[in-house]
Amino acid sequence: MAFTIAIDGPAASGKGTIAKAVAAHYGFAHLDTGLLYRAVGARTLDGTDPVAAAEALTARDLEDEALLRTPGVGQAASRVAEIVGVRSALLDFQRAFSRRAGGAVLDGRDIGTVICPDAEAKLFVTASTEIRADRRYRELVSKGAETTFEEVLADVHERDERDSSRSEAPLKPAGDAVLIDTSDLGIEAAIATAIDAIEAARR
Ligand SMILES: Nc1ncnc2c1ncn2[C@@H]1O[C@H](COP(=O)(O)OP(=O)(O)OP(=O)(O)O)[C@@H](O)[C@H]1O
Ligand SMILES: Nc1ccn([C@@H]2O[C@H](COP(=O)(O)O)[C@@H](O)[C@H]2O)c(=O)n1
Repeated sequence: MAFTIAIDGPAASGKGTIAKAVAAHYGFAHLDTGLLYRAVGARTLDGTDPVAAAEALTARDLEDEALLRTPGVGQAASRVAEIVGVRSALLDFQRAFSRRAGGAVLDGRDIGTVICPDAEAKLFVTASTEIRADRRYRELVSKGAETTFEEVLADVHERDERDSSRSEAPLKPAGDAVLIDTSDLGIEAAIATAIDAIEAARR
């Protein structure tokens, strides 16, 4: 039977880490929906029209994760994500994924509110802006990026502002989502808290 877990939250809150672990725990498929917007954003960097890029998106566009995870592409993703035509071009794929018979975990910004409003379990993962920026800064430096904490903080802050204030599918918790603040939780504790919340929803 299909069981859908929707995980939303701001940039670098740890939702992807939790989503991956939860999917492995239950043997469900996982979709990082941010990667779709990043792939569209990356394609627009050469001047390609965002809606045309979203309509033509294929699995190959998702392959170069090193490029897609850069802050520049993250900003481009957040800009194309404001466009209604981009969001509607990506909607059917995400909904079809969420209905996989074996169960599915999707993480993003509008999964619990727009993509899967009937998801069996909904989580909204957050942490303070400084902690999120610090985690992302350490991640980028560990991959060899040359950046500063201040740059990463500004990037996270700008994306959060744009994602929360757009008129179409803004970042916000679904009314029935369980809020998980990971500011004072390590990765294992955050995953265990998420699984406890999902178990409660399964009962
Ligand atoms: N609870 C935690 N404690 C410490 N570090 C964490 C925690 N959760 C995630 N991290 C680390 O923080 C960074 C961001 O986590 P992750 O990629 O899961 O966030 P995200 O919300 O999916 O980000 P994005 O929206 O940008 O895709 C990663 O380096 C991850 O290993
Ligand atoms: N469901 C979603 C997922 C993502 N976005 C936009 O994409 C940007 C990048 O997402 P990450 O999860 O990889 O950080 C993000 O800043 C959003 O603008 C979205 O709108 N909806």
